[in-house]
Amino acid sequence: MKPSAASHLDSLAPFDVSRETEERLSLLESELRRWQAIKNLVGPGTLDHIWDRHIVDSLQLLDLEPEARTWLDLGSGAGFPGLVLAIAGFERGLTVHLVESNSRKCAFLRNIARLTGVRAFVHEARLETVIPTFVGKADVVSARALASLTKLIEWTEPLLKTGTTGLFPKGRDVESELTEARESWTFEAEILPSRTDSEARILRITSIENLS
Ligand SMILES: C[S@@+](CC[C@H](N)C(=O)[O-])C[C@H]1O[C@@H](n2cnc3c(N)ncnc32)[C@H](O)[C@@H]1O
Repeated sequence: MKPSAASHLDSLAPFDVSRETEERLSLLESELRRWQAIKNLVGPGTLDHIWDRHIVDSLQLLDLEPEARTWLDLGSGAGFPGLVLAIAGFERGLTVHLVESNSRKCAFLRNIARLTGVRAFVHEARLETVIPTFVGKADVVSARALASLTKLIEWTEPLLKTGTTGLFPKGRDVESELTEARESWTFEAEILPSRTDSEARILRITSIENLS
């Protein structure tokens, strides 16, 4: 089922997006539908809800870090949240680096980056090899649906310890994930509401230090 034009404009209404940004996001949607038929990039069950489940869910992160200029998104998949942020943040000067190990997903990401002309750079690699090259360079690191908070902090520790802010969309188990992570580190954690899912949360992690 293809949602009507009105429904995606309704989804975007709470956000201050320009006509150009809306057109680029619509291009992402239509290309995702086209590629999905042959490349299976996202869970098929989410296709009827691309705007809320993927695009707006990603877009909401942008205003949480309005000063960010360099953003690193890990395990970007079909571009959520990284590619949406590159599109929506383009006019405010944002550059987004997308790290993804799956080559067909990287081909899709490069295709959209080229078609939209935004500053989205695709790193076809395992994130473990890319993270060290961003120490001191990324304002924000994000990852959606990639791993537990403990694993995310383990991977991104060199960034979080040098001033990068971690922004991690999480589900209803956020408190138990925090409890587990606090066994290994001390850190500041803000638990922010999600605008697309009343049970989801967005974690903002800063000021991390090892416990031992
Ligand atoms: C569950 S998907 C989530 C995709 C996207 N972030 C989203 O929320 O729709 C996880 C993605 O991370 C990628 N991935 C998993 N481990 C990775 C690693 N070590 N380095 C780079 N990418 C990885 C997978 O290929 C997959 O596309």
